[in-house]
Amino acid sequence: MSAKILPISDPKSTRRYALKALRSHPRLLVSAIGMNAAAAATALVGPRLLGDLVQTVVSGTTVTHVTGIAIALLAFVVLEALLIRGATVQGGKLSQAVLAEVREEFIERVLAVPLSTAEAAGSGDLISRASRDIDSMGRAAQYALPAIVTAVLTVSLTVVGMLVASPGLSLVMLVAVPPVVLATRWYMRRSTAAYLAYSAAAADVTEQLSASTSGAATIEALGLQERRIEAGDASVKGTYDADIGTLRLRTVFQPSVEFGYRLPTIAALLLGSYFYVNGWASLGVVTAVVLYTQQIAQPLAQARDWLYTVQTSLVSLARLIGVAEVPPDREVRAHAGGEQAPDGERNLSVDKVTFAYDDGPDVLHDINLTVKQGERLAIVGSSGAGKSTLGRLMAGIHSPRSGSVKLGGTPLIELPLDQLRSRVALVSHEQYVLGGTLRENLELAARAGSASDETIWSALDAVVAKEWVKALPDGLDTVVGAGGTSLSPVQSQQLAIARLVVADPDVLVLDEATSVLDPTSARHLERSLNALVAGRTVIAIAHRLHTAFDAHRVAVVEDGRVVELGSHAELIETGGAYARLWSSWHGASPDGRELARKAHDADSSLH
Ligand SMILES: Nc1ncnc2c1ncn2[C@@H]1O[C@H](COP(=O)(O)OP(=O)(O)OP(=O)(O)O)[C@@H](O)[C@H]1O
Repeated sequence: MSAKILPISDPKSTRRYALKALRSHPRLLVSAIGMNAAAAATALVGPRLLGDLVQTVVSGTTVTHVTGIAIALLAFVVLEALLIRGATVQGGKLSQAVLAEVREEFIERVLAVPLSTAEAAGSGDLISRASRDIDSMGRAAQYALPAIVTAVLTVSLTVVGMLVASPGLSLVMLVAVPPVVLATRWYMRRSTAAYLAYSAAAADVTEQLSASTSGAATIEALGLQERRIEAGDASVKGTYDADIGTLRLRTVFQPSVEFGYRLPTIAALLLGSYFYVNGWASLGVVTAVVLYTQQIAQPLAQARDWLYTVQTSLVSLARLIGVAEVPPDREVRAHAGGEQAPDGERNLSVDKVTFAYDDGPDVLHDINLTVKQGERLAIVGSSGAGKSTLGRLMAGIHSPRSGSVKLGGTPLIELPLDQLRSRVALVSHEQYVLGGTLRENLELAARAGSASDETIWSALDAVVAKEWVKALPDGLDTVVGAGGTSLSPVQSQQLAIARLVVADPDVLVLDEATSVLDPTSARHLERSLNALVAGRTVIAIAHRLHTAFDAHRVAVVEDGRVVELGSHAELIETGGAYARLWSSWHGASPDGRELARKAHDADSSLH
């Protein structure tokens, strides 16, 4: 498995959830079960009438009597068909209502998953839950559940019908019990684990596919095709093995149950003839009982076939509701956010912070930093030093293993998520345009939940995007994202930056905001970014030289430690790690601002 799989709810909680969901629509539930029961009861009349027919034919009857029975049979068949139709409609409504709730709740649950967990889990597992598992639930709700309810009701009422016809002959039903019960118990004990293994294997295939698709360019550039194909083959083999495992279970279960529910017919014929010969039952009663044993065969066969769907759908439901069991990465406190530092400033302070990814070694060690409100801090260092990790901790995405990151005296992990996001924003190169109108995209993060046209236009103006938005035929109502007007990478970035201007956070953590763009586009975006950063606390993960030069202070990170902290000029003066980085970047000796100016020019000329 390539990624850490998200939690899966335990079978007991899953069953409790399923029952609660069904009970939350009492009217539909009662009418679906009621109509099914009425249909099953109506079906009991047919065998009795046929039994009577046989009886009267044997003991002599009239054409009128036979015609009367035939008309009554037809009437009951029509009534049964109408009741089955009603039960199907009510059952369909019930299943769709339950399914809609499960879907809505799943979306809420997914949106509540902490970003750090979602990233660690990978997209494959979530995609597979949102597609395969929802589909499987849909099939179960629409077809399997009604079939099983019908089977249970038909079998129960048929046994009642038999008892009424002949208590002695109804004993034949008992011969079905051992094979059906034993096979079902055997199957149920093994099937949940087998289907869970299959779902996990299928999620791994989705994960491998989505990793190969999203990383296609890198795979091609590094010639990794063979390795990706091998990884894909391994995950497909995993799914194949898991599926064969479930198939083995079915090939034992299905014939055993079939054998079980065929036995009562044979027993009814044997015992029935014995009863008839001894005068304990009439021919009509024996006929009715034999027909009853036949009548349960079809619903039981259907229930058996759908049981597999119910099993997989319970597994799917466990995976869907399990998403809510992701442990929170925050310790939200009700009072959080109301506090201010004694000086009234919203400084961002990092105090004795260590951090490790999962169970890995520490990648940040004893970090201490205070960024004053309105200050711009650049974090520099070699690749893998821990810059992005530190930035993500300062944005509240990861929680420190020990120590704290506080804004205005409040630990970030104590801020409710909506407050955290309205105060601290991470700007990365992965800026997402949601399917919807431009206005909806810009209002997404607004503190009040919505924003006036004036606010939106002034944000677009600030990020130099007003002109192209105005030129769109529908202006702010233009639909963008999947299926809508496509935007260039710069326009998407501008939109993301304007969204942040509307959101108005106190602190911005900028990570590679412009590094993936071509030089001209990057220069355009710089102007947009300038509008965003003005007056805010900014932590910039510096990938370009002048970012560091433009900052008030620079923190140099090496091997997960802040090894130097000071202004550009001070650090150049000190002649330490930063001065060496500076010099290696430019191949010149570090001599302060003049060099910085040249570096800035050199950087700009690259863009
Ligand atoms: N999601 C992750 N899971 C496990 N380890 C990680 C993860 N992300 C980063 N690391 C490790 O943490 C350390 C710091 O990585 P980080 O990305 O913070 O460095 P960086 O200085 O930002 O590097 P770069 O400039 O190349 O992005 C590295 O050893 C890296 O391998």
